[in-house]
Amino acid sequence: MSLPKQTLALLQAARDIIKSQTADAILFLTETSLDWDEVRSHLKNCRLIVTAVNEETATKLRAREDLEVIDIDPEPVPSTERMSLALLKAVSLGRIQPGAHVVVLYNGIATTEDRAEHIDSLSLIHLGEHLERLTAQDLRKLDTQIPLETLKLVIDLASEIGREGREGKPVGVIFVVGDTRKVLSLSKPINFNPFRGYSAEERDLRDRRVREQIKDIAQLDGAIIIGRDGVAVAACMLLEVSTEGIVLNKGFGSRHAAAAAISQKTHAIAVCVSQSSGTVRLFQNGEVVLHIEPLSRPHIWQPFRLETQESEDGAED
Ligand SMILES: Nc1ncnc2c1ncn2[C@@H]1O[C@H](COP(=O)(O)OP(=O)(O)OP(=O)(O)O)[C@@H](O)[C@H]1O
Repeated sequence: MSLPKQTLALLQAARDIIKSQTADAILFLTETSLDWDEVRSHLKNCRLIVTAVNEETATKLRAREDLEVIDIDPEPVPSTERMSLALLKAVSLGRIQPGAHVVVLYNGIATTEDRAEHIDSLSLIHLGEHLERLTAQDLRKLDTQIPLETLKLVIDLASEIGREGREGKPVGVIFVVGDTRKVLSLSKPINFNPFRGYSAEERDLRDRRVREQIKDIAQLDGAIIIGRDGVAVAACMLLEVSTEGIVLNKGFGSRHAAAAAISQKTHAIAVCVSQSSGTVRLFQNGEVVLHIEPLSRPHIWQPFRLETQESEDGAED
């Protein structure tokens, strides 16, 4: 018997949770080499997803057919963040559903890279709630005058656009939120403004019907400008900002560069939906501050493979 006593106790608890049908899968975040035959013998018939940032461990794990391995970037982040990254990656790969319940086994005490510790914690994650909370937490960290409610509305709308597209086609768009006067002074219309002539109430993103209309407008060329109060101001706007000095990873084109640049030249936050991947990125001060994957985009495997290839080349953020 090579597994530590506490690991055995946690495996048993995980198995009981799965048996009671409270969870769909078990996710291991581990850096120590576990005896996987023994782990498996305690968790017969359970779906085991494993993630490891250490390449040597990951290679060994991949050799086993009874484990699903999720690769995450080898960044030294706290275990709770690593858990979120792994869950997001598993969802974006279509391995688990956004509404799934997952038992996560991990080491909850921060360890140094050279001293990996055994699993000591178990969390039961209700993914839907967890993903919601993640975005809200990240947004609260942003130092901005734009109300959280407005940002949340725009991000939810952007995520829906990234996920659903329109009439079967993927849609990309930039929302520029806040500092409207300055943003308008740095843009020019490339078409009629579809919001012109409508009252503030009829352009308010809090209204679901307005959000649905914006999904149509998002198909038109140019950026959509939203006030800090959540009222749409203009669409079909060309952002005329120099992208000089903007450093973006390879693979980003003019849309992302314009979003980064407007967020650098103004106090606005730019929310950019990528047409090719459906990914939503928030730019502030010229940099990506939040990254949201299109969690249940139909046929997600197709764009994701492209992104993976890019990231293997060091192209993605
Ligand atoms: N300065 C700008 N202002 C507003 N919209 C812009 C601007 N530059 C590009 N766009 C939009 O981006 C589109 C081109 O996107 P491009 O493929 O070059 O960018 P990208 O960053 O790779 O984004 P995606 O992932 O969506 O393809 C244009 O058709 C236009 O709608």
